Amino acid sequence: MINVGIVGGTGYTGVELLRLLAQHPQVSVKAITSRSEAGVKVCDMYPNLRGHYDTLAFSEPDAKALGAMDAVFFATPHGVAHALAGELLANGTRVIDLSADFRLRDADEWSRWYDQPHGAPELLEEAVYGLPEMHREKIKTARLIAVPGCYPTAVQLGYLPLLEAGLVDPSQLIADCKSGVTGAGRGAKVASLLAEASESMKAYGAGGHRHLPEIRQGLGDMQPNPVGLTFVPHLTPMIRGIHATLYSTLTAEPGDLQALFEQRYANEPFVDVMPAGSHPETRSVKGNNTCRIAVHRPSNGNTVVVLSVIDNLVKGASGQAIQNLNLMFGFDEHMGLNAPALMP
Ligand SMILES: NC(=O)C1=CN([C@@H]2O[C@H](COP(=O)(O)OP(=O)(O)OC[C@H]3O[C@@H](n4cnc5c(N)ncnc54)[C@H](OP(=O)(O)O)[C@@H]3O)[C@@H](O)[C@H]2O)C=CC1
Ligand SMILES: CC(=O)N[C@@H](CCC(=O)OP(=O)(O)O)C(=O)O
Repeated sequence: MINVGIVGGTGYTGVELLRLLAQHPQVSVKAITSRSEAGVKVCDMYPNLRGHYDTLAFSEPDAKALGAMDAVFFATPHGVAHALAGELLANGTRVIDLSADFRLRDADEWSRWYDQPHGAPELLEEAVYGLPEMHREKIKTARLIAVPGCYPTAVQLGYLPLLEAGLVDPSQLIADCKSGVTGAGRGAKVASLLAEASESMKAYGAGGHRHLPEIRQGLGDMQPNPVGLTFVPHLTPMIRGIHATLYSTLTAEPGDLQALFEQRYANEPFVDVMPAGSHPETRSVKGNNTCRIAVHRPSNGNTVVVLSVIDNLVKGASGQAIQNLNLMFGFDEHMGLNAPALMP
């Protein structure tokens, strides 16, 4: 049994960590922070957790208390983990950061996209990008994990088999992605209001979104050539879910694409390649850590279309964070992640 802490427990990813960890047989949540709700019991704020965390209460972030944990999750806005991660690591506490603080290897690039100086460039070298389907062995021995973003998870898993096999042109990739509104976090924003976000849909960040450099870096790690990616996210009227429609151009006769995807993911516990001709639905992964994928080659032409869906709060954040924890501590990779999706 290990003791863990969560910094940023009142946000959507924080409460999703609590929900999933309630079913984890090897984890006890001993500390959870919120500056605005300090003193409030977790189950008073989130009644779905009554009966699971009846005494746990939010407290102010305290490096000493967090440093007594075996692992700490950061479910906080960008920049917060920069300030605390070094001290925790020095205490022997492992850090799993759900924010973007350690995702980009280049501190200057991070500063440009996140409009602030990088607060811990000295830790970048040891940070491991927590996409198990790419970096499982490194994750097992890591002390500091950068959990991938929600869009980056769906996009990278969709392109991975094609790029690794060298079958498509990496300079001409197009990722057309849709997100539910919880992707924007729990903080009050006009764009997330019911009257703004429901019965309507819009693109945003078409000129450049923060996930672009992260996805480009990940796709670059899958093959040797420069990546040219057009990434356009959209806000859709659903609560959870990411749907990525991924286009690429074949450079060689690919053989059986369905078999390629099935073989690449045959041993991956959280990637489900659907039968040929399928169209995965976001609701089929709601509350669940699976990425469901389908591959199409319309009219047997030169374009491959991959459809990739995840729950932004699970495989796109908290579930993937727990998958990383399981690997780091030698637990079964499924622990805490066994419940099937809610459908409908
Ligand atoms: N929502 C999603 O689908 C995904 C989110 N992420 C990332 O995960 C992180 C958390 O996201 P989400 O749960 O949506 O965010 P929220 O905005 O919903 O929650 C943020 C949490 O962080 C706490 N917090 C804010 N500022 C600070 C601070 N300076 N120091 C300590 N705690 C702070 C808040 O509590 P309080 O202010 O009371 O302390 C709150 O509990 C973000 O970096 C986000 O980009 C990643 C993938 C997907
Ligand atoms: C719908 C929506 O607003 N989504 C957010 C996703 C951001 C997010 O989750 O940020 P990180 O993954 O980088 O931590 C956005 O586009 O900014």
